[in-house]
Order: sequence, then structure tokens, then C-alpha cells
Amino acid sequence: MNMMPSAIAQARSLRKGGEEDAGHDAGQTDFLTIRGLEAGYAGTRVLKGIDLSVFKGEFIALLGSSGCGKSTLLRTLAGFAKPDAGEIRVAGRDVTRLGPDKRGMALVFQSYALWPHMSVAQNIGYGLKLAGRAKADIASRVGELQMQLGLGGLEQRKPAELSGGQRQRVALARALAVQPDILLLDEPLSNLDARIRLTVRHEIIALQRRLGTTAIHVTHDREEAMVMADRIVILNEGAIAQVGTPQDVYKRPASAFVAAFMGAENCLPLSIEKSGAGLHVHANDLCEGASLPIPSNPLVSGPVEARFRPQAVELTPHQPQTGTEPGGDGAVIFKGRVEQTSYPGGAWRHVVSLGSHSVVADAQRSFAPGEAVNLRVAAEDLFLFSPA
Ligand SMILES: Nc1ncnc2c1ncn2[C@@H]1O[C@H](COP(=O)(O)OP(=O)(O)OP(=O)(O)O)[C@@H](O)[C@H]1O
Repeated sequence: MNMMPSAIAQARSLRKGGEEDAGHDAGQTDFLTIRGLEAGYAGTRVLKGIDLSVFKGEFIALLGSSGCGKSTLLRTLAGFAKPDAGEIRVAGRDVTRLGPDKRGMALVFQSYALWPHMSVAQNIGYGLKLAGRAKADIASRVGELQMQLGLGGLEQRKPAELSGGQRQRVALARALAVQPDILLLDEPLSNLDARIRLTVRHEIIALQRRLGTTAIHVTHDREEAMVMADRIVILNEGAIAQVGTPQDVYKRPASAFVAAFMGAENCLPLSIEKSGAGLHVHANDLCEGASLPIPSNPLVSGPVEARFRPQAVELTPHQPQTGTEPGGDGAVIFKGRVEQTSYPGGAWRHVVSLGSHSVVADAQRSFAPGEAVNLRVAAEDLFLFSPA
């Protein structure tokens, strides 16, 4: 049974508040199901077997670096590109080989793709006209959408006479006019300036929630994905690297790639040993020894890659440890020297060198270049990965 919009909103708010939520709610009926999807261009395989289930009313953000296949996935879902293998189902119906207009999906492009010679009202009503709807019906639906999207009074203007934010709203209204089951958004905000972007972002979420439309939103922007999505799908070179709630992918990245992509770009080598319920970090020339709880991701004793965010570092003036192995406090203390200090706003940013490595560390006070510092990173902020 499909969820009503209010129930979706409730499920969404529970998920957003629930730290331990694993993401895709058990008991939900999958609405859009993608199985083994492969697609590419003239011999180049771009999508390498995508499996994903989305339930009705869910907002999915598709995040990944340039060229990883986000638009290809969206275009294949919409029916504008043919898959080489795999299956796409909507509410159990196989739509893999159906034309774009037979799938109950609407795609909003980054470039808006509005008809330049048509007015705002004609652009919004375009899909309804194609579907043969009566003039009065079209006028009433167009008027409704104009009001919902703050386009009242602009109905006679041509796209060239609109701001970027207004054009994007017209593109969104045109997509929503046909009442799609699934709204596909291909970086619809990337041409907007930062302030308008925030406004349109909130409008899209509010509208999507009110209508209960299932949405897949492609973006480069990590923060945009975090604030808009129920779940984030991280793509890496045409394959899914992780699917999870914003909290999942931020706090429990499944791989070094996801950790780096989600901002944990500081990377240092450590050597660990698993023993019973704990994990021992060997002291080396970068850090003191430490005892940590075993994280949830699989690790083997030996060398690991340690990743953490600049904000996760507690920076203090260097204090030599008295014992050989302080451990037991659930944190690793690295030793470094400040190379550069700057103030990008909010906190002081430091580039700190540790032997031949260097990391970025934020602090509320500034440390001078040349100063010896300790960098304390708590276990929950330290992501460890064994070599593949
Ligand atoms: N029409 C095309 N013909 C050939 N190759 C293409 C075509 N469109 C995209 N590609 C290639 O397919 C790969 C995936 O492209 P795609 O546009 O899906 O990536 P993306 O993740 O959306 O990137 P971006 O974030 O830069 O828009 C890239 O290597 C790209 O060069």
C-alpha cells in the first residue's frame, strides 16, 4: 500500500531525527525499483549495474563527482537513454522499454529547457496541451501552479524576460503540471546564485512534501543533498558507493571514497591491532598509541587509512605524553606543526604538517605558524579503512 503524503512527512521527520536509522524503512513498499541497470555511450560503459529501491514520496539525492554517471542514470530512468541491461519498475510495472511520456516521470533540466517563444503560462501548460486536456482545465492548473510557485502576474512574460530563479520555477511548474509520479531533477539549482538557490531549494522541498511526489535530485552539492534528501545515493564511477540517510553517509561512511566525498579529506596512515572488543592504535611518529572501540565497518589488523574532517580536530598546544601508551580515552592524539593560519569565517583554519603529511584543522582560536600542536580526534570522528 502506498503512503499518503502526511504519513510520508511523518516518516521523513522520524528518519531525519533518528540517528540510528539505517535508511530505507522496513515495511515500506518499493515504488521505483532499479535492478542491474547498465548504460553507456558508444562502447563506454557508464552505469555499471545499479540496484536501488525507492519508496513512494521519498526524496533521493544523487551525489557524485563530475562524470560519474548521475545525468546518465537520470536520463535512463526518464527514458531518454536506452539501458544496455537491467530493469526499471514503477509500482511493479516494467517501464524499461517504454517511451519517456509513458513512465509517469518528468525531468527538470539544469538548463531549464523552456520554449523561448512561449509565455510562462504556455510553457507551464505545454505538457497538458500535448495530453489533449481541455483549455479550461489547463488554465486552472496553470493558475494553481503559478500561485504555488510564486509566479503570479508573470503569465504573459517570455522566458527571456525572467530571472534565473523564475525560469527554474517555470521549469518546475511545467514538470509538475502533468502530475508525475516521479520527479527527476538534474541539477536544477546549479545556475542560480547562492541566495536564490537557498530559496528555490526550500520551495522544492515544500512542494514535493505537499504533493507527496517521489523525487530524484542530481547534485554536486553535498550540503544541498544533506538538507533536501531523505536518503543520499553516492555514485562513484558508475556504481553505487553507498546509500543511506544524510546521517548515515556523514557519520558512517562505508568506504574511504565516501568519507573523503563527505568532507573527511584529512588522511593519515595508522597501524591497528584488533583485540577482543577493542582496537589498539600503535604509536608511531605521527601519533600517540590509543585504545578505541571497534567501529562498525570491517577492519583487519595492520595498516589502515585514517580519515577525519577539519572540524573534528581538537587543536591544543603540544603537550608531550608522560606514559608510553596513554590510550583508553577513545581518541587518537596526533602531533604536528602549524604551517599556515587563515580565517575563512566561523573558525580559524590551520594547515598542520605531520612529517611528510599535512592536514587541515579548525579551531576557535588561532595558532601561529611554527607552533607545535596536538590534534585530538575522537573515535566517533575518526574513520578507519583497511586497504582494499
Ligand atoms: N552523449 C554522450 N556521448 C558520449 N559520452 C557521454 C555522453 N554524455 C555523457 N558522456 C560521458 O559519460 C560519462 C558520465 O556522464 P554524466 O553526464 O552521466 O556524468 P555526471 O555525473 O552527470 O557529470 P556532471 O556532474 O559533470 O554533469 C562521462 O564520462 C561523460 O563524458
